[in-house]
Amino acid sequence: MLQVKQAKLTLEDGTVFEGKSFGSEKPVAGEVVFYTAMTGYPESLTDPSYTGQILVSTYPMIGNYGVPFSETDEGIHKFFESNKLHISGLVISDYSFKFSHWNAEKSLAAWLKEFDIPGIFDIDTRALTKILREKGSMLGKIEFGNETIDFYDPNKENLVARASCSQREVYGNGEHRVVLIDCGVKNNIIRCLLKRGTTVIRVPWDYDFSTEDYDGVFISNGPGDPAMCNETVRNIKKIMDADKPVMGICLGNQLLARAAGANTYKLKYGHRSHNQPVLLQGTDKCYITSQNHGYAVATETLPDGWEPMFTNVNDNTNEGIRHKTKPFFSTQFHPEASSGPTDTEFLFDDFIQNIKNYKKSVNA
Ligand SMILES: NC(=O)CC[C@H](N)C(=O)O
Repeated sequence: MLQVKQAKLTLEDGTVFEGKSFGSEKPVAGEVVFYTAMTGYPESLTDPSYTGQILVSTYPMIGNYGVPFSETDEGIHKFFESNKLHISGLVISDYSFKFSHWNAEKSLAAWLKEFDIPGIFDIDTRALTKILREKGSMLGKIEFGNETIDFYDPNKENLVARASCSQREVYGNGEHRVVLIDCGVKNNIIRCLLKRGTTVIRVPWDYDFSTEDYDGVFISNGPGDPAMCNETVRNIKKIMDADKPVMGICLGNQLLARAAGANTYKLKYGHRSHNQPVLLQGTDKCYITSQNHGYAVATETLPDGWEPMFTNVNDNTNEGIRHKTKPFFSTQFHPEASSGPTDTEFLFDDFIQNIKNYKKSVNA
């Protein structure tokens, strides 16, 4: 019989869940959030936007398809969204000690241990999620034995500075030069840009890119409160007088909105799943999207010249914005998905088309 150590999850409101450990036995504290996707834990765990968060999976069986081997293409991991695990801890119901998949190299437990991340299973994740839905995301901690630690609020820190790259790096050799502001970018954004004939100039979150030679700007996803990224907002503002195309995703949507002069706010428990319906403004087209965010743009604060582009059909929150005359747009959801539905990947084509139009206009 396999021996597993006891572990416990304590929420800020005093609720305690007793479970069993399957990862590292390091106590951690962070913000407890839940996600309802049925697949995609290798992608989610490596998504830098989860920095500082203890992730609860509502899908009960986790670990059954293991963890992919590490293979790169053009310097980018093929199966992961970044080079490491970003979550602070993982909370699940059933852990599959047996795993099987064509590209599985190791178990989820071994992977968590490798990156010193705790995992706790045998938790009633339905009961836990109900608490988080009713009271909102809250702080929590995972502890082992008698050792105790304090609660910690990651949203009071600039997590983007932790998740961003430390220096400028160039990928690909395509005809369209795109500055990618890396606030904790997911690899599939880079993959989606590279397969559309771009040279991607990836720069740190606070890098002044106004002197770069570029045709368009891409603002990535990233962790934490968008109000913490004033340097990025300042740099985006600087280039908004020009007509070079801009696209943003998730944190990128929030930062573009803040650069435009709008506000952002914290949602009660956020959207983290693969089945979020969004309506394209001015149409009756609804797309099913992949999402991972805890903050949103306050639509009513969008200044003149801007309009909402997408709206969440479940709760009417903002899911994207666009400028009425300039080629600037962004989405709160993830058109690059990975994992999740790829229905909105066409938005990358729209961005490239905006770049082509811009180039034609300056060469005319
Ligand atoms: N995936 C993201 O870019 C998340 C953006 C932001 N950190 C939020 O939670 O809302």
